Parts: sequence; structure tokens; C-alpha cells
Amino acid sequence: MSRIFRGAYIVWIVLRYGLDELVLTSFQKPWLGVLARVLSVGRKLDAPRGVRLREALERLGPIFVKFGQVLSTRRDLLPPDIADELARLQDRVPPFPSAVAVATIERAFRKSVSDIFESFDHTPVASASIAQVHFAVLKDRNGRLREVAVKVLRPGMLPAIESDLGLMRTMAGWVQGLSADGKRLKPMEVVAEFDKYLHDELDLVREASSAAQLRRNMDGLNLVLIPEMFWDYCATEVIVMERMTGIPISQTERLRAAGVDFQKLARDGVTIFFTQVFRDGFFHADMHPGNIQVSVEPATFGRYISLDFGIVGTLTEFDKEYLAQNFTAFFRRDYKRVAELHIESGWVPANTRVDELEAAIRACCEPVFDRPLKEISLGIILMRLFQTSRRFQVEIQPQLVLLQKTLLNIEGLGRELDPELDLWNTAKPFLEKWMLEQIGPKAFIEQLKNEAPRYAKLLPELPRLLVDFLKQGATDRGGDQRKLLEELLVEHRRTNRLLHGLVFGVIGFGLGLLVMRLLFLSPFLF
Ligand SMILES: Nc1ncnc2c1ncn2[C@@H]1O[C@H](COP(=O)(O)OP(=O)(O)OP(=O)(O)O)[C@@H](O)[C@H]1O
Repeated sequence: MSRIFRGAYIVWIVLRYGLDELVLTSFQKPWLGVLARVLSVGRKLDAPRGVRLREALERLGPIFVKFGQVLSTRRDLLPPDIADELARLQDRVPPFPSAVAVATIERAFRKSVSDIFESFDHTPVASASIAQVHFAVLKDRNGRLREVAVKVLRPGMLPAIESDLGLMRTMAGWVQGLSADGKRLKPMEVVAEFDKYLHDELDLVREASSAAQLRRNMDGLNLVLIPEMFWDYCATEVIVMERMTGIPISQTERLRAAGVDFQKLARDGVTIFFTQVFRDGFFHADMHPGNIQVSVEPATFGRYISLDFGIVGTLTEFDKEYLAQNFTAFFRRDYKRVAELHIESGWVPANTRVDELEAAIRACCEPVFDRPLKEISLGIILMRLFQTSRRFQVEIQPQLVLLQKTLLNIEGLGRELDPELDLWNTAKPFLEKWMLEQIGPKAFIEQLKNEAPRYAKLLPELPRLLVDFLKQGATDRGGDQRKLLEELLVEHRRTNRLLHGLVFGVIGFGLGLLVMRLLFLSPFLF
């Protein structure tokens, strides 16, 4: 019953804020348009459509607010005015009672809070729609006292989310079925994506694992601090992590007073991001200023502190190559190459005409170059590429959309800290280094290392396989034999390549040494 009321309330809000006109500009069934107008007499349509959408989502509650926030990143689907307005959605909500947080912690670890913590601060430091954070002092495994932050899921989220998601799916079905325009917005896909996103956010162990992975990846860089997770006290609904102390990045006056070097900070931000993207293919994708602080402790002075690992992006080798090649082709203004790359990678249908795609990309991107190189936004370039691709029926991968959103955040942050930041020149060495690693000797050695166990196992077996094959050949001349022969040939070629590689590698290495020696000796020889 409550589901029916909630559904009716949502429909009323949709009509009240004139959202039907926003999504369904062309009703396929005219009577529906008339009904919508009758039901929503007296509605106010004077505010811009983006504002109306944002206000409606705020009235529908935290899950819809989250939906709007996630949707705001889909700039490949939404017009810019709506995406900008949705990006302004804030999901600060009143905290839930600390007694509820305590009960959740005790249920998760079957221990009383006083057994786990030396002290527990009942006033939360922050409270959002999904979780709330309390500070505490933990007695760790070795009996040491550690200052920690305890993140606790808001109770009753799962049923509320399931119910609202069910209604969203129903509405998405209506939009898709009732309007020709609605289909273009792919409502069912968008809701399915949101469904996955929310369920991921509801498992805090996922978040803790992502934090641990990022912490490991960033270890040698010495530019960013990531809290340690206390695994004995990490469960789906509660995680306990090292408490970080820093100055929020938004408090620039305090940072300046503490003597933080803003230019370095801006450069470091770009370095961290590009390392995560191009070296690790694993990046923090929720880089809003609320999640970033700067350490002013003497031992780690000026390093970033990264928080909230609910959203991370992963990139495949293919994604990385796509990005690196597109960026470099773009900066050479080689739009033909950008178009070819899209066709080669199968992103656009194979029968797409290169010249047409090239012209569309040029029209989209050329205006961006009407400014000094250092002012060009990589995030906007990527967004424009996505927009162009959409016209050519390209499915934009969610991880690339996430990356584009993060890139915009990083650029915004970097330019705020240092208006002179030359993003492209800071990022270029990463792309060049990465490209070199893909084709250079290091890549060859890596490939060799990966394949070695396979050959170590296979090589001793080859003579037996050949004998088996010859024996079988005498009695059986069927299709299996050809298959076996083909497999053997493939293996043989691979082995040959490997051996050739090894031989050339050794010769190359020897020659390299010789050249180095000559170079080293040359000042003495001539
Ligand atoms: N390890 C920590 N050390 C110190 N403070 C922390 C830590 N983790 C979280 N906080 C504080 O709690 C706030 C909220 O944490 P977090 O962003 O992880 O929660 P959230 O519920 O995902 O919030 P949102 O979705 O709004 O970003 C942070 O902005 C920070 O002030």
C-alpha cells in the first residue's frame, strides 16, 4: 500500500515540477499529455528546467538526490544546463542517533562498544544519506591505542533503496514506452547503472578494500596519505580506519598560513591522478573537495590526504590505450587519427565514414584550441569526444565517464590552487612514459615474464605431444588431427617468437652494453 502512495507522490512531484515536459516532449499517446496537464493545474514552470529537476529530486528524498548526483556525471546523456544543476545537489541530511550507530557496531562485531574502543565520540563528525562518521580511540591487536574514524551505514537503507529503485524502474519503463524522446535517454540502462552503484555503496567492505588497494599503489609516491583499514573491525555495515588529521583543501587561507606550497600541491594533484590512471588503472573517482585534505604534520607536510573510497574507477589496458592515443592525437590536432582510432577500436560501426567522423570531431574540438594550451581542459575535451561519439552510436563505457568527471574535478582543483598550472605539460610525461612502456623493451620483458611459466610447463611436453600426434596421424586422418596440428603450429610459432625474442634480447643487450662502453670510453679515445 505504502508503495502505491509513494508511487502516487512521485508522479505528483513529477507533474508539479513540470518534469513530464522535460523528459517527454513528444508524447506518443496524446491523451496522456492532456491528462498530465489536468492533473497538474497550478504548477509553477517559471524556473529553468534544471532547477525544477533539482528541486523535485530534493523533495523526493536522499535516494533520488543520490540518483541526481550520479546522473549529473552522465554528460554524454544530458544537456549541459541540466547536468550543471544536478551537480549542485547536496546530500547532507540530519544525523541518525548515536545509539543506533552503537547498536549497528555491536551487532556487526558481537562485542560491546566499550570492549572495542577506549573511547567513542557520540557526536558524529559528518552525516550523509548513506553513512555517518564518528571518531573513536581503538585498542588495536597489540594493545596500542589508535585514533580512528568509524563509518557506519545509515540503518534501514536497503529496504528503502529497493523500494525506490523498484519505482524508478517502473517509471523508466513508462518513459521508454510512452515517449519517442524517452528512448534516447536510455532510462532503463541509467536506472540499472544506479542500482549497481547504490548496492556497491551499501557494502563498506568494498570501500575498505578499495582504500587498501589505493594505499598500496600510492605507497612509493610519497604524495598522498590514505587511511589504514583495521580489518578486524571492517564489516558490511561498519568500517574502522585510521583517523587522518589535515586541513580541508577548501580552507585555502589556513593552508596558506601554514606555509603550504600551492603550486606544488596543484602539480602533485595531477601527478597522483595520472599515476592512478595510467600506471595503475585504478583511480579514486570521488574527488570532490569534501574528500580531500592536506597534511601539515612535520613528517608528511604538504601531502594530500584522500578520504571516502566509495567510488573508484578501473581501466583496462584497452581503455588506457584509447585515452593516451586520443589525447596525443588531439593535441596534435590530428582529428583524422582520432576518427580512425574510434573506428579501429570498434567503438563506432565499421561502416562509419572516417571523413564524416573527422569533421564532426573537428567541429566539436577546434573551438577548444582557441586559447593557450595551458588553459585547455582535458575533461572538456573528453566530454566533447563523448558527445560527438554519441551521434555516431557509440556506447560510452561507464568507467570512462567516471574518469572524465574526475578529470574535471582534478582540473578544477588544480586551477583553483594555481591558475598558472599547465595541465597538459604536467600530464604529457605520463602519457609518453606509458606509451614507451607499452612498446619499449620493458613491455617485452614484462610479456616474457608473464608467458614464462606457461612455456616452462609446455616446452618439456612438446616432444611427447609431437610423438602422440605422429602416432595418431598413422591411424586417424580426421578433423581432430588437423586441429591438433594447428594447435601445435601455433605453439611452435609462439615458442619460436619467444626464442627469437630471447636471442635478439640478449644480442641487443650485449650491443647496448658495447655502445655504452664506447660512449663512456669515447672521451678518452678521441
Ligand atoms: N579516516 C578519516 N579521518 C578523519 N576524518 C574522516 C575520515 N573518514 C571520514 N572522515 C570525515 O567524515 C567526512 C565524511 O566521510 P566520507 O566522505 O567517507 O562519508 P560519506 O558518507 O561517503 O560522505 P559523502 O558521500 O558526502 O562524501 C569526511 O569529509 C571527513 O570530514
